[in-house]
Amino acid sequence: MTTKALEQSGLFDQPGLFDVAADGPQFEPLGGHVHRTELTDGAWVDVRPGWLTGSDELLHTLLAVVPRRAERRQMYDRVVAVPRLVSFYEQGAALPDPLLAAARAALDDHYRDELREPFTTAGLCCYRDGSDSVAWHGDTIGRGRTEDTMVAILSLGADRPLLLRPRGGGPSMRFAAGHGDLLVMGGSCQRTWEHCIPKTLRPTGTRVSVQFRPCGVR
Ligand SMILES: O=C(O)CCC(=O)C(=O)O
Ligand SMILES: [Fe+2]
Repeated sequence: MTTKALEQSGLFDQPGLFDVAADGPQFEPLGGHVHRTELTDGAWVDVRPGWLTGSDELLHTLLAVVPRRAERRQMYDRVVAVPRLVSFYEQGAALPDPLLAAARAALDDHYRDELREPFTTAGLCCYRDGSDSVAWHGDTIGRGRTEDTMVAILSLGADRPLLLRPRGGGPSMRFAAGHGDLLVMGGSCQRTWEHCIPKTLRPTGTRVSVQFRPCGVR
């Protein structure tokens, strides 16, 4: 979609976003700036607010260049329609913006010793407004079903909370996923906890989530 078409579609309509840095987009350091929350059963969540600054342009690029399709996804024993738009970049596929390669390199650098393998794939999800969402799930289509792993998420655009709850029930925890923020789910999180992006009735602009995962995790 061209920028003009985006403006006309309303997807470009992001009041409140003004993170256009004079010296261009920049990843702020991770070391010493990532806050870890230990969950139960060896699961954890890392949060680095404001990881990418000057990220308006990346949001617009992704909205413009990423081919998008409506998602159908295996949820437990059923394949269901998920109200959001997605695209997926397999290992080795060219990413739609060099900043995503830079993000992945920074994540590899920071998590190398703990993860012991690189982040290889990138998933993009576009939540057009508050009625787009993803229901409670773990990323258990691949190795996350049986192994500890990591899923790193760079959020762009509208603030939407990511909720986490223990698999099998329990109170949920709310994590902010705002423009330029990094959130990483790690350890056993995909198989012992579930996460979701709930719908909201609040007027909400478009959010794009970029998820980096190791090979075979989905
Ligand atoms: O939108 C997000 O940040 C979460 C996406 C997600 O959980 C998934 O695609 O598996
Ligand atoms: Fe997920």
